Amino acid sequence: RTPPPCATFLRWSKPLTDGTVRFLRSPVAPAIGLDQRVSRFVAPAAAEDLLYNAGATVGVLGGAYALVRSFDELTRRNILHQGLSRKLVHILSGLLFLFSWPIFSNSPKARYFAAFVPLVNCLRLLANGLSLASDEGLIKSVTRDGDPLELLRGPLYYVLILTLCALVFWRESPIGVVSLAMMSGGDGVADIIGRRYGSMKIPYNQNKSWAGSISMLVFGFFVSIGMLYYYSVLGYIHLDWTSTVPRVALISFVATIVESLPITEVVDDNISVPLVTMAVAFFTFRY
Ligand SMILES: C/C(=C\COP(=O)(O)O)CCC[C@H](C)CCC[C@H](C)CCCC(C)C
Ligand SMILES: Nc1ccn([C@@H]2O[C@H](COP(=O)(O)OP(=O)(O)O)[C@@H](O)[C@H]2O)c(=O)n1
Repeated sequence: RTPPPCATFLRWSKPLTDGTVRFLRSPVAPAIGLDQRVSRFVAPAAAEDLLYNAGATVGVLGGAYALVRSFDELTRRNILHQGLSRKLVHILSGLLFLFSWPIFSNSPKARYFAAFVPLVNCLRLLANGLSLASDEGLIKSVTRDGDPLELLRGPLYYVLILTLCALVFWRESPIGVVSLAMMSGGDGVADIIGRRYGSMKIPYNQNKSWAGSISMLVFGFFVSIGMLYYYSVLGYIHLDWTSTVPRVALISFVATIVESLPITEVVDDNISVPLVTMAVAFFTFRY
């Protein structure tokens, strides 16, 4: 009645990939001694992986909801100005989402569970932006002046980019990591610093300032390096730092230039900054 040793190992090893599960259920497995008793344990391992990732999704969804509610409360109590609150949500949402990716399992399907979080928030933004729902906390903490329609622009593009990076790049590529670091960390800080200290405007764009752009460049660079180091230490990304640092510097510089351009009326920063970062990162990292 005791499972064969390999089944025990299989049951408790890292969640099995679909390929492993298919192989163990194929006619080949019994032929090499992996008898049907193993399949009884293989199924739970796959089911465990599903349950594990579903739990991680619920946890990150809860974190997203708590983040927005917390800043809504801080705004309601006049502890934070609405504009600053929104920008802090902008900065923290993307960085904490990036930070949460290693929570999910090593299964090839894990990225879909992670992408489900920004997707749910995309639906939340659509429902509230189209006035099909009315989450005052969400509207107050994510818009500039409480207009629900604003949810359908910057915030919606933002969560769509989060979804795209999770699905397309995930943990194994520096492209998604740097793109989200520049969109959330870099662009978010540019607004905060620029509004407060941006008296010296950029010659070709009177709505943007040297202080805002320089802060985006510096903060975006260091957040990108920090996030790449986080993923490198966890073993997801292997980088040669002597070439990575100048590459990230170039990517940050180009993203900052694009963010400073007077094109906000044509394309939102939450689209232009990450897409340009993805393109430059693709060519510089040759992924
Ligand atoms: C305020 C936001 C964007 C506005 O951009 P801009 O117009 O100022 O340029 C961000 C909107 C965030 C969204 C409502 C919530 C996203 C949560 C995220 C998908 C998951 C976070 C998980 C983590 C564990 C908190
Ligand atoms: N490079 C930058 C970016 C923003 N800012 C300041 O931040 C405000 C909002 O910037 P933005 O239009 O990029 O705001 P979002 O679209 O990121 O919400 C600008 O009107 C400027 O006052 C800046 O001074 N320099």
